Amino acid sequence: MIEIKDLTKTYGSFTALKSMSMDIAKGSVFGFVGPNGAGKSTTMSILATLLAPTSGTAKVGGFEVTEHPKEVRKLIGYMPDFFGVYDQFKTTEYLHFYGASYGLPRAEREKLIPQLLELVNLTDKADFYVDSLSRGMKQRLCLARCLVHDPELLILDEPASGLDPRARIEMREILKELKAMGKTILISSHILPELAEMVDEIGVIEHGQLIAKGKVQDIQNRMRAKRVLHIRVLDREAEAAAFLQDQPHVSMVLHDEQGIHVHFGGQDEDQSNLLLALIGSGYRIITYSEAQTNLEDVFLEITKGGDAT
Ligand SMILES: Nc1ncnc2c1ncn2[C@@H]1O[C@H](COP(=O)(O)OP(=O)(O)OP(=O)(O)O)[C@@H](O)[C@H]1O
Repeated sequence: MIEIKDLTKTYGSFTALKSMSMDIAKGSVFGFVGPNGAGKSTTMSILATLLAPTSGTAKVGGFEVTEHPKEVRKLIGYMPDFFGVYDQFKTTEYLHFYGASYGLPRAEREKLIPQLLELVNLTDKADFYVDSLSRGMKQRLCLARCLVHDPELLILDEPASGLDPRARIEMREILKELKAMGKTILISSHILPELAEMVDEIGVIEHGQLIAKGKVQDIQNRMRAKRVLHIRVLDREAEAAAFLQDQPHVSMVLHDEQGIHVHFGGQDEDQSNLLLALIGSGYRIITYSEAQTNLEDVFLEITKGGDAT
């Protein structure tokens, strides 16, 4: 659905995207993550045909964005990270306005708009002024607006930003429904654990370059090559920590009031052998567990460079 090849974007002397390449399969939900200023919005604006790349190509549904912008626009629904909602409109009028802009006949809009409002849980706000809606509601209305022309691809730039936890969950549920409807979704976010539940793949961007891409599980597994073990023993804790330091695959041992934390580079079998070695040496184990890595850890580990702004 999306093919990006050697995409570069410069703003004056500043290079926001550096020869970035990335493909996204049709029907997949792709999470685009990276620190502030990494280049997510720039990439999304180029895909949405709103910004011209400096060099390289970006294709949506096989259409190159600069050569066939009209075809691309039919295929995409774009939700920018910052949007206005024409406050003087009522919710229904607002969607009529956008539907009409896409050339949908009134009869079709009359049928479609109640369905869209239901999808984004705004049926009871159909006759309210947009101005009176909460931020979360406005964000859902903006999502409904992206859907009026039934696009195949949704490009959503931080759709959950600024929402409270409940509104975020609502947004996530709607995105799940859209995924079930077969839409391809490119979504950027800083709220990584929430993305993990719904995305098929993630791409991590930093300083305008894609530095990791793959299935959430694969990237997490890659991280697990550097697992941290949490061990508590009944007694002789300092002695156990010294013992662990000399064991295979152990790179670092930290010892604090919560117990012993072992940075471990081995695989499952090695981890099991380490436990056997401890027990074999008479240490009485209370806890032997692997600290969970989640998307947040993955993100922090991969983007060690920090804020790109
Ligand atoms: N119009 C512009 N003129 C000059 N620099 C720009 C312009 N737009 C973006 N940039 C710069 O390009 C870089 C990438 O910005 P972009 O908005 O794509 O990042 P982002 O990953 O979406 O960040 P955020 O998470 O903060 O939205 C930033 O350093 C930004 O300051």
